[in-house]
Formats: sequence, structure tokens, C-alpha cells
Amino acid sequence: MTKEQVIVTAAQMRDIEGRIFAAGMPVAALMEKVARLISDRLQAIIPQGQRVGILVGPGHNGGDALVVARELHFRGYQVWIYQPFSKLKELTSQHFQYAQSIGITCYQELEELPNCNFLVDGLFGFGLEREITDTIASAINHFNEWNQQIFSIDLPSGLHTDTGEVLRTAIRANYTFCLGLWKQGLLQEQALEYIGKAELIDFDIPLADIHAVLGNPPKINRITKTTALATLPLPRSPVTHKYKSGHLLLICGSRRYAGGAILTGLGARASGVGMLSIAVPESIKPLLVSHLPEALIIDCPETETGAISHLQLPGKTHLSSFTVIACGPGLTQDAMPIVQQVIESEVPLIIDADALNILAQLGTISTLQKRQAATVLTPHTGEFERLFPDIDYTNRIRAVQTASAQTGAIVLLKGARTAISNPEGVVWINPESTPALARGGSGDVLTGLMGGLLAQAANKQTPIEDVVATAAWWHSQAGILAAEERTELGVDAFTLTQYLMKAIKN
Ligand SMILES: NC(=O)C1=CN([C@@H]2O[C@H](COP(=O)(O)OP(=O)(O)OC[C@H]3O[C@@H](n4cnc5c(N)ncnc54)[C@H](OP(=O)(O)O)[C@@H]3O)[C@@H](O)[C@H]2O)[C@@H](O)CC1
Ligand SMILES: Nc1ncnc2c1ncn2[C@@H]1O[C@H](COP(=O)(O)OP(=O)(O)O)[C@@H](O)[C@H]1O
Ligand SMILES: [K+]
Repeated sequence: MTKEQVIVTAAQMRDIEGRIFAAGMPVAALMEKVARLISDRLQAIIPQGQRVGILVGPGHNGGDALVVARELHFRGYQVWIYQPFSKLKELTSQHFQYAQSIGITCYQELEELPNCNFLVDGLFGFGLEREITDTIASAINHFNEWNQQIFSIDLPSGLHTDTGEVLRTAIRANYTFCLGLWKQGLLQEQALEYIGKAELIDFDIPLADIHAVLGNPPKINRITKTTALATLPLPRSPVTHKYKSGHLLLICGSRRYAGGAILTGLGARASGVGMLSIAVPESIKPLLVSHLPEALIIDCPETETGAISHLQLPGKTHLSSFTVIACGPGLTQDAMPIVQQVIESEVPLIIDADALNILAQLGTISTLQKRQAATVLTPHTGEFERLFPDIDYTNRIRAVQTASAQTGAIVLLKGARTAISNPEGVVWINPESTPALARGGSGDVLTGLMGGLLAQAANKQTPIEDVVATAAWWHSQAGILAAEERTELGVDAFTLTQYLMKAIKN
């Protein structure tokens, strides 16, 4: 486990910090160490001699900011301090006194502030639990209107550390230097517009303290490159053969939504799965064959509306012949019988898109409780709402945990920060993605890719949620790479499939 993988709440961070202090580390020494690391990063980014405004709060976040102010002052920057509070914590108060004594100008009134080129935000860190008061709220709004780059210490002041909720108003940072361990709120979607570029400042928290507070392994994790690559089916065994590398059945598409089937198939192709079968309505078989010549296309009888009416598997094939089934993209609501049939099978199953809406109609919890084999649900928020009308998804981490516990399925909630949970509450969050993926069809690509990875992992010990997390990571990395080369406007779902291989080759 690496520290990049760990996610904490404010209470957990306080417990970890408490253990470090109880073990003998002086509070002031830790503040000194952390703030020196922050000022080193700032000096690497801000050109020498620039004018830097430092915003100081009443707690230890303000203390960090004051140490940063002192360091930048001695390194030749033109520093001023804004500190509008009447009462400071003791250590913060000492640093404030010292900063004044060395000649750094300190202001209490917003109107008096001179201009500057950069701002460092040390108003509040993980100690902020209640709404920001009038004076501070208007100061924050004022700073957000300046054009200077803002660097937030630990998290943008005004965000709730756990939920990422804006407590009335919050600093809109360009950079966030998260201290020690990633705070949960920085991975919540409502916080994303405030964080800017986030990086972790590692200040050597002992692993033993992390495990003592969070458990070993911790329950809530960030997906990292290391965790994702560990789960990819690479290198392949030199003696594998096609039937040993998984047989995935995709059930997707309709006359109206033929493209969804192609995109799902192309996602699956990129996974490296040994055998790929795709069940589609008979009228779109030729189209699928022309796009995916390596796949076995199973043509099924179709309804008047062009949806699959029932599954017609060739020869001696049964649903149990497949390692994994992925079902949903482009099916339309008319494909209910086939969705019922696969849910009743004992094959590991991914349910996506139209199949999720059909599942909601069938009754999410009662239907899934009957399943014996593994199930993965991949809703976006709209689908999630239909599946789980009683679950509040503002805290997405808690939402996926609840949904997974209620159904026994692995639940992946799509979005800018996709969250995945297993029924025991083990959570993975995908910390990096791109809004370039917010386009029709990109979810279909994910379903195919995930199906192919799950089929290849079938006989391994890897937990299913780890494979699901790897698929989400890979999909986002492809989007990020494509957006870098083609801009955020250039990542249509077909193009995305072309970047899947490049993303892991890098
Ligand atoms: N963990 C670590 O290992 C390390 C932690 N470090 C740093 O410590 C930070 C946490 O410090 P912290 O606990 O002192 O809290 P912080 O975020 O500064 O703010 C709380 C203060 O604000 C006040 N206050 C609250 N709400 C308010 C409101 N609405 N309006 C006005 N005031 C309000 C509240 O006062 P009170 O509630 O008593 O009124 C309290 O004084 C952390 O983010 C990191 O930067 C590093 O130095 C070393 C390593
Ligand atoms: N703002 C965003 N930032 C990052 N990723 C996003 C964003 N919006 C959507 N995505 C991703 O794009 C995909 C969209 O999937 P989905 O909504 O199912 O689309 P479709 O059904 O059209 O294929 C998901 O993987 C989701 O996580
Ligand atoms: K802050």
C-alpha cells in the first residue's frame, strides 16, 4: 500500500495526528516540517521576488501559512499577511507575533490589502466544520474575484473535509497541497471546481499509525497507477490459449442504437479477452461483423421495434459457456425478457445502461438478492436514482457502499470521480479523469473493457472490485491521453477506443 492510495476523513486524520503527537513528535516540529515542504513547492513554482499574499486563519492551517510566510520572506519574496481573526490558537499566535517582528506587514482589513501576484490560502484546513461567517465569507468571495493564482494549504478553505460540501463559500484554488494523506472531500464531485491541480505533500506519517486508525488494508482507497497495473492481465502466460483468456458475451444494441454495440465491442477488444461473442438483433449483424471481424456475432430474433426479443445461442452453447456476460448498452426498454434471463443465469454479470433501467422496473433489490454469481452495476447518477430512489448520492462514497450492501452487487457510480464499492464497504475511487469523457457512448466503451478484464480475471484470486476499478482507471487514462493530444473536445467514444492501448503502453 502506498500513501497515494489512502483516503481519510477529518476525524481519522485527527486520530492519526494524535498518535504521532502522543508518540513524542512535538506539534511545532511537525508544523515546521510540513510548512517547509509547502514553501519548497511554492518556491519551485513562484518566480523569485514576486509579491505573495498569505491568508491566515485561527487554527493550525493558519500556523502552516505563517511558517510559509516566514520562509518566503527570508527567501526574498515580498510577503504580506491578511489575518482578520481576533483569537488565534497558541502556536499560530506565536508564529503571527514572530512574523510581525521580522517586518512582514500584517493586515486585518480587506480594504487595506495591497495587490500581489500570488495568494496562499491558510484560512481553514480540516478543522472547519461549520459555515463560514459574514466577514470571512466576503473576504473569500473577494479573493476569488482577483486574478491571482491561489495555492490552498491542505484543502481550499470553505470545503468540508469529508463531503467536499461548500460551507457557504470557498476559495477557488489553482493548486491544492493536500497534507500527509488525501482528504475524502477532495474526491467528491462538488469540490472539484474549487481544487485546481491537487498534489499530496508527504510528510512521513508512519504506516503503523495509518493502519492503526484505518485498518489494514484500509477500506476506502484511491485507484493509483500502481494498483491498476497490478490487476491488468499482463504479462500473459506464455502457454495461455484463447479459451484460457476468458470468453465474454456482450448482449447489446438494437436497430435504433447499433453504435452502442460497436463501441462496447471495441472496448472489449482492447481488453485482450481470449474470446468475444456479441449477441445483437439479427438486422444489425452485418454491421457488427464489419467492425469486429474477430468477434463471434450471434444474431437474435428481434421485436418490431428492433430490440432483441430473445436470445438464440448457436449449437450446444449455453449461457454457462461464457465466463462473463455484459448486458445493456443500446438494448432499449423492449429487451426486458433477455435481461430477466441473464439475471437468472449463474454467470458473472455486468448490468449497464438500458439493462439497469429494466432492472429498476423489475425491482432492484428483490431481483438481485436471488442471484448466486457476481453482479456488477455501472449506473450514472440518473440510472442510480432510478435503481435506488431511497439513497442520497450527494456523498457518493456512502451511496455506493449502501447500494452495494443492499444488493450484494459491486456498484460503480459513474461520474467525474467514479466510485466503486463491494458489499463489505470496500471502496475504490478513481481520482483522475477528464470532462472530455462526458459524451454519449463513452460508458459503453467502459462496459466492454470491464467485461473483457473480468473474463480474463475469472480464474484468478483478484477481487472483482479491483478489476472493476482497474477498468475505470484505464478508461479515464485513455480519455486523459486523448484529450492531451486532441483537446477536451476531441474525445468522441470511438476515438476513445483508439487510445485504450496507447494509455497502458505509456
Ligand atoms: N494533521 C496533521 O498531521 C497536520 C496538520 N496541520 C495543519 O493543521 C490543520 C488543522 O488545524 P486545526 O485543527 O487547528 O484547524 P483549522 O483547519 O486550522 O481551522 C480550525 C480553526 O478555525 C476555527 N473555525 C472553525 N470554523 C470556523 C468558522 N466557520 N468561522 C471562523 N472560525 C472557524 C476554529 O476555531 P473554533 O472552532 O475553536 O472557534 C479553529 O481555530 C490542517 O488542515 C493542517 O493545515 C499541520 O500543521 C501539521 C500536520
Ligand atoms: N465530467 C466528467 N469527468 C470525467 N469523466 C466523466 C465526466 N462525465 C462523464 N464521465 C465518464 O464518462 C462515462 C459516461 O458514461 P455514460 O453516462 O454511461 O455514457 P453512455 O451511456 O452515453 O455511454 C463514464 O465512465 C463517466 O465516468
Ligand atoms: K486552506
